[in-house]
Amino acid sequence: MTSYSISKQHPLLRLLNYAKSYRPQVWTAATFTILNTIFDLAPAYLIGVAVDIVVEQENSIIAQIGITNTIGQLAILSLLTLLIWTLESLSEFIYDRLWRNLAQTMQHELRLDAYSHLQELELSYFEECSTGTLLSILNDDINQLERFLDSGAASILQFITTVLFVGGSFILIAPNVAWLAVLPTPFIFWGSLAFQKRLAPRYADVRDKAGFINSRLANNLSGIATIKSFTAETYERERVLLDSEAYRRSNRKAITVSAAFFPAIRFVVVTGFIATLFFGGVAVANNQLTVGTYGFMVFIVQRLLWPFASLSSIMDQYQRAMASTRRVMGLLDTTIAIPTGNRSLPLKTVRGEVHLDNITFAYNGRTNVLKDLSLHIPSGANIGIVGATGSGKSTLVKLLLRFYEVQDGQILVDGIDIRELQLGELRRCIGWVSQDVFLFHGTVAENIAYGSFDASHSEIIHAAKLAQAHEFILQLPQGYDTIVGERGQKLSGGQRQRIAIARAILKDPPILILDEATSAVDNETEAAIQKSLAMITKNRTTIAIAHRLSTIRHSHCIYVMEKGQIVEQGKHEDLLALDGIYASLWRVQSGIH
Ligand SMILES: Nc1ncnc2c1ncn2[C@@H]1O[C@H](COP(=O)(O)OP(=O)(O)OP(=O)(O)O)[C@@H](O)[C@H]1O
Repeated sequence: MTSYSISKQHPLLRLLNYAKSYRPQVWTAATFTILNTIFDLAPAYLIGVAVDIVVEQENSIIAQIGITNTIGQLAILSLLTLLIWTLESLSEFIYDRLWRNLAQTMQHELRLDAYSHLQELELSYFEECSTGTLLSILNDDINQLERFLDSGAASILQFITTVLFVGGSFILIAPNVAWLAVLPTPFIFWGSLAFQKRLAPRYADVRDKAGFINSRLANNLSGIATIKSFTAETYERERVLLDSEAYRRSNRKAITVSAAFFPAIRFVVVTGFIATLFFGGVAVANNQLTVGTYGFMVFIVQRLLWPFASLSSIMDQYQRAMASTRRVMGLLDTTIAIPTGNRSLPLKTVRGEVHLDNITFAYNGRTNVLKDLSLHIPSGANIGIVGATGSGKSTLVKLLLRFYEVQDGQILVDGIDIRELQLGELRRCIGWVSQDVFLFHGTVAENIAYGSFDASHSEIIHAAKLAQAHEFILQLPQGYDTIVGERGQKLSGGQRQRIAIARAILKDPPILILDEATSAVDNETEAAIQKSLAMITKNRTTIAIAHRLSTIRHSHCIYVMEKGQIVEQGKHEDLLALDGIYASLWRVQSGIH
């Protein structure tokens, strides 16, 4: 299930483009990596020169700069060696530190960017994409990229430098034998490209499978109580096993290809080595090559060819990183289907007039949930919405919050189409107590102050008192500092609801939405909450959705919904007099037959 978009541009280009602001660091790190590789290759040349000194003595290469004494030549060579080793260590320190810090910066920024973008996406995106898949992008894929930048980028540069430097030296020093050593490289190149082509889709599949298993695990952990109550442990273990097995199988397919690479390449490498060893030796015997050059060549041919063998792990890391880049960039490329408008709606100026004008809405690809629905809530009015389950009540308020976009008609707040408003400002002026309350892992006080982060402790307590939550909070082990557990699971449903009400009260919004906000509390507590709410909702636009009619009976206007339409509306008494759906519901609930 990959509903994030996949860009057509090569992921490496995307990554480089993304790292644009770090170009100076990238260039410096690359330069020092190349320098370090050259210093690292130097000992082979130095060995060649050493052999040249002891064999050729006053005719050696160093002798040509004026030092004919062998001891003097060796002393110069030793000093040169010391200098090169020092530079090698220094350059290694510099490039290693730069690449690794860059990896940290990039993973930090990418994760933050990806998360920030994700937060901007509409609710339906999250309904399509599983949490596990998104988690695996935010964690695994970004960590994969971090590993690649940590060492992979340097490995690639080291490889290219070695090949160019050693290959170039070969051609310059001994063009007759050089071609023998270089001969296998096109085969190795061709081979690695072929392997790379075969590996890429396999790693993409591995990443997808990792996403599936993450999603299964995340789902099961949050539904653990359901699993236990249905004694579905064996069933779930089986499902995890199947996903895990699919992940293993997918990895196996990638491993088979990647593991075959090394032996295959080694076979080609060894032919180059043997050829240099044999034909180079023949050239020395025929006085066509000096012993020093031969020694250098035999030693260095391995430095030229063996990196081709490590090409497999470099390719491996590269392919994994590119698969991850594709997924992360795909997420970053996902267009925001509900963009913010530009018009400002300062909180202090909001009157709270809400007008739903002929709205029609259907969830993605489904039949209409709301049809030509119109509703006008004057500023400061309290309205109640009732209706059969699934009639579209919650959908209506979610549209007001602009979680989804209406297909037809418009929603106006203070006479302005909400699509024109800045999304943040629209949502800041609405307090929403949803049907399924979500509490964050943290203390009771932190949860009440969620969204009102500057609230003082006394303001938090005041809100809790109005929500009839203060008493029970005081009885918790650490009072307001009690940790509520993930999703507030250490509290009862009714307690969670009261904390959510306190949260909305503390926010003090011009428009308050209570969607079955007191459905889980007992009648007595509800009556107490109603008393507080009567105070809070005074002169504040309030939309209360309830199945329990006593909750909304005192509303200025009650709307009865059926199949996405308003079928009755009026005050409690008017609706009873109408003797329609509301009246019959009221009779059922109050026990009148
Ligand atoms: N995210 C969604 N994606 C697809 N369909 C949805 C989604 N949310 C709700 N629906 C469908 O929309 C219809 C209206 O749902 P809604 O939650 O608005 O009803 P409701 O009147 O609030 O019901 P209840 O009283 O049970 O809370 C239902 O048929 C439901 O299946």
